[in-house]
Amino acid sequence: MNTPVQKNDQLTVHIEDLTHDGAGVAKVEGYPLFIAGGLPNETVEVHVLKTLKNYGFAKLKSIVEPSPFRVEAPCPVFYECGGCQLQHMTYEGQLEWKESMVRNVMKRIGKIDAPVLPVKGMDKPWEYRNKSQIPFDLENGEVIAGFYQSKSHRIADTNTCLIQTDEADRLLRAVKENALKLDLIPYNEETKKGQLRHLVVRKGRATGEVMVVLVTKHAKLSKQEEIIQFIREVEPNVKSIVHNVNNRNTNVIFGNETNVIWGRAVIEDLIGDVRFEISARSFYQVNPEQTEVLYKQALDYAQLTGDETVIDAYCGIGTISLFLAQKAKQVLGVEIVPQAIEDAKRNAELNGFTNTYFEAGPAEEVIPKWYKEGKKADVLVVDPPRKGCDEALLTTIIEQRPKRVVYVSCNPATLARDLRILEDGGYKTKEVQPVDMFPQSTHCEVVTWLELV
Ligand SMILES: C[S@@+](CC[C@H](N)C(=O)[O-])C[C@H]1O[C@@H](n2cnc3c(N)ncnc32)[C@H](O)[C@@H]1O
Repeated sequence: MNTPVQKNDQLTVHIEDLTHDGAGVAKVEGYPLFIAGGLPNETVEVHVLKTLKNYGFAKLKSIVEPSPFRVEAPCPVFYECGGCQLQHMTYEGQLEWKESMVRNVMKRIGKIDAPVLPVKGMDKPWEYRNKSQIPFDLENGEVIAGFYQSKSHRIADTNTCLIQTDEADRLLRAVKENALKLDLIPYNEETKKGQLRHLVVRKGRATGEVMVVLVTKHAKLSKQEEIIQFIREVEPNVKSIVHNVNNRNTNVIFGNETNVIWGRAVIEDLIGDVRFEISARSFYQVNPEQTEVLYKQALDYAQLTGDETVIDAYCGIGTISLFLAQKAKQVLGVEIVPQAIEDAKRNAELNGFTNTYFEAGPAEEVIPKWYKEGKKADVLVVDPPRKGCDEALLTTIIEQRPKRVVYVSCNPATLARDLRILEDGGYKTKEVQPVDMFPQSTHCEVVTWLELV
């Protein structure tokens, strides 16, 4: 193959950027080399491992000139575990990289010239996750637990995770030490033998309430009463213990059978002044502190006076909808998962909102139907999954012309693509605000404000 570098070459290169997996990217005569562990603005010596037609991979041998943002990763399993990608960079460096990544994507993919503001980060970018899903396994007869290694289902065994809560860490250690005594033999994905698949810990940040979910292969927990007693002793703030049964050969964590074995079926949390009930299976943003920052920004961009009808497309359990309902005349939420819509209705009721309406179905079908029924939005908020908005929904927005669109996105690339379509259809992007929902990782959430021209 005619590439500028060959397998086993030893080179000194300058790293320019990071991939979405957190690997450094250096270019040799325009040919990208991906270097795990390398940071932008570093000069490094590498050993070329593999070359493909358009890019190659190299191993970091030594750092000649380190990045000013390089630090020792504080987590002992950082280089094994696939959970975090950026712990070897200061938080300031992470925020700077995320801002430039969003700016580049906006320019390159969307040809969007709106200002990209500095990323809104956290004061303390650790212990922020309110949900831990911990897989278990047996290795040489020993119980191991932690998180999966990058692109694999091998567990990086650990006793602590620096982005999870203390409660999750304590339960991880206690269940690991006592799993065999409690007849919770870890399940092995290859042999399909064993019982305990995952320990899931959720915490309401504002209320301190904890939920523990045990996901097992078999429906019977032979020592159920002992397990309940044990969990309550380890975690006094536990309000709900749930047993989920998953006997399928699958990567999906939860199975279909969910039983509350002690306490309540839900825990509660607050985002701003809005109260939410969270059940074992509900989707809920994992960084509640930054969720508030994100939603406040979305609310600011919506510029509501109290007279507006707002549509919240891809509304999940209605978290953004209820935030908006505090300032709007009416909010209509649409979401494809019927269970989430049930949660949204219950949460609206719990907070005493009478100006909300929720409907289950694909946003791209329900919103055109609403327009035909005379339900038109003054302001439209969208918060789609990573793949971005359905094209039919973008066409509907362009045809129906709400005066303002607020686009919340967890994928800057699909966001930039969709902004281009909306700009070509008569909108102007006014401002782009990244919010760091996932410190120590390469992910970045973005809120965008568009006005009809
Ligand atoms: C990024 S989440 C946003 C959830 C919510 N806005 C929040 O902040 O909690 C995207 C949501 O879109 C939903 N979804 C996916 N495809 C959809 C579609 N075609 N129509 C409506 N909702 C959809 C997913 O089920 C998920 O709840």
